[in-house]
Amino acid sequence: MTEPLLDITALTRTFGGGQRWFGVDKPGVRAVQQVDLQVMRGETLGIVGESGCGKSTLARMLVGLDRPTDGQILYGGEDLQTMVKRDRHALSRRIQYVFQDPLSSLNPRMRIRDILAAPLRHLRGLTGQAMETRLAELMDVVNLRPEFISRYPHEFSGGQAQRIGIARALAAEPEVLVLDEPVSALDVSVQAQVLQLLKRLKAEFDLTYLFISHDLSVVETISDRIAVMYFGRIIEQAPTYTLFQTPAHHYTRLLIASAPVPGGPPIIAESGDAELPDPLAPPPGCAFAPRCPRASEVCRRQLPPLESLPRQPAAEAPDTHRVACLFPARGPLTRAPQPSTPNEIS
Ligand SMILES: Nc1ncnc2c1ncn2[C@@H]1O[C@H](COP(=O)(O)OP(=O)(O)OP(=O)(O)O)[C@@H](O)[C@H]1O
Repeated sequence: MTEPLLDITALTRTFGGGQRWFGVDKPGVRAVQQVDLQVMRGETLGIVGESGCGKSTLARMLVGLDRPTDGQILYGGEDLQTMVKRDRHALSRRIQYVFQDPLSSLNPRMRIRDILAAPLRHLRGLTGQAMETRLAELMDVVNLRPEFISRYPHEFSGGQAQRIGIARALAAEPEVLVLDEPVSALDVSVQAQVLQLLKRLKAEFDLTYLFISHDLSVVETISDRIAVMYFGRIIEQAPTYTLFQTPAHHYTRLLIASAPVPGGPPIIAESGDAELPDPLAPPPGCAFAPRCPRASEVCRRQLPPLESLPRQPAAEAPDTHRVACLFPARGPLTRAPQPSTPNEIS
């Protein structure tokens, strides 16, 4: 088996907590809990889940913008926190972050030339003609006209601004792009263009993508494998085709049944109890149990580990289908033409 480029073990991030309130420990928000994940070189791993499930917190830790409370991220076998401390620029040359909101992620007072020149200068040491050549290449590679380089961000549409954000990330010549909801702020037709561009760039520059979105249909379009997050944990992961054909977690089945239309509405789970558990007081068992049509008493008490499905022969392979459910569903799911009701979950 080839070594993973990113190897994430028991990654946990808790916000706040630690202090004592009236003699008792103040609880923290458990944004990411015990996440194990491997990202293989050259793949696109999609991470999907509804708002607040911890996707951005996970993404920020992967690019060194946030520190784990516990657990480890190995990048090419090296501890990412050690890399951050030793040389943040070295890490930035390898992993880049693409933000959700393209316009607000670009400095409104800087021309595009300066926005792109900053990483070329600081991360690649370019000046003079080499800088000019690279600036022109970057504009070309994301299909922006050369004269746009003198404009300010507010002079661009959302799709154009996101292409600038992608060009800025590519300026560092990274191996990995962590794309945090990169098309969520865009119209559906523009989303398709940006997704096409990302696919082309990945092939052209041999990139590895971590693609984060709440929109299952977008993640399906671009990912080789998908990890589904719920309440800070990975609850299922599988190759894209397998996940859509035979989703095993009842939450994943609900997501797929509720989001049948590519580019359709965002994922809104529609089971009886639509509330996520209180992040300050997570339940001892499966966090989805209160919403799950198949939950039994044991699910509310016992936390299900993320385990390979028995039918997988090579349990340790990265493309193994894994699920965190004591009573996983079996068999294919028929995708409904309309958003589902709880009764349609099989
Ligand atoms: N800096 C912070 N301080 C306190 N709590 C935080 C902080 N950042 C995130 N959280 C909490 O951690 C949990 C996960 O947030 P996160 O932004 O990672 O989720 P998400 O899946 O990316 O959601 P969204 O798509 O809405 O951004 C939420 O309960 C959130 O309120």
